[in-house]
Amino acid sequence: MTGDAAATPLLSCRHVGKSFGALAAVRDLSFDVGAGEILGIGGPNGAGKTTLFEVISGLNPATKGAIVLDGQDITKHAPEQICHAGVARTFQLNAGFDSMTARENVLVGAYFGRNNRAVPTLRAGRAAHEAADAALEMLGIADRADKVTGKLPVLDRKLLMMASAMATKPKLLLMDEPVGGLTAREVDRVMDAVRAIKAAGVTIILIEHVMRFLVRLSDRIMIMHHGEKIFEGLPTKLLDDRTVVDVYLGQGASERLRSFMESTHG
Ligand SMILES: Nc1ncnc2c1ncn2[C@@H]1O[C@H](COP(=O)(O)OP(=O)(O)OP(=O)(O)O)[C@@H](O)[C@H]1O
Repeated sequence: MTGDAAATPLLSCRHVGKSFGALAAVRDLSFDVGAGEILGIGGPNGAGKTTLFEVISGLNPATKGAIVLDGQDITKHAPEQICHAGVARTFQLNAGFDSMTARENVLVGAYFGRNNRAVPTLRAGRAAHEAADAALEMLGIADRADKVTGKLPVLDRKLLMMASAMATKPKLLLMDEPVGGLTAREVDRVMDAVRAIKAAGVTIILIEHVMRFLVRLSDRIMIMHHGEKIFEGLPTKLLDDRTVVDVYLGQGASERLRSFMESTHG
């Protein structure tokens, strides 16, 4: 899907705000994400992007507004309820259990990500094992499944985080700076992974500073600044927006991005 969010959006945020004491990290933010869409979010450091993910995923609930997923108001739900409702997330820094194998990490997502579980009876059944194996396969790391997570290279750890999220079988995947610190070739590898996730029918919101990644993958882009939306629209319109160029991209980055867009969009 390109252009506007679908008539009935998968995710709808209305007047969402999040304050930490006197600091309004997210202010009166409204936007929709259509099923199957990739919404890219950019903006300067401290703009409130990660806080928005904290709020949607319930780790740090909104102080204002409403968040509706597939018709269900999840604004005040606990993180595990939101995960069970179909929202999964990856983090800026590697999250995972270092001493466990890659497969065991993904199995945690498959086991706990769908339903409430009683920890004392922890025993992953066949469905969880199948979901874990399918996620490892989808992210192209099945051959590293028995490696200890803490010893995996940075790219594999990022793919593993994505596999753990996918093992929860989400409707919506939130990805926070998935290519930070990667080489250009590794960025291409993650792009392929994101395309595979989209092709599987998962809706995606991704935060990223690497503009090539953001512009290539996103159906629509939202730029935040001081907790507010300063742009929402097609990637090709980004450079026409004076405020975006002035407060976020700067002249040099804009020119580089323009020549990159001209070479990829005709
Ligand atoms: N738990 C918290 N307590 C207090 N202030 C916080 C908390 N989390 C974030 N903030 C503040 O909220 C603002 C937005 O931070 P946030 O991490 O959401 O920005 P960001 O756009 O994700 O930045 P970056 O691109 O650097 O990751 C910042 O001023 C930050 O210091």
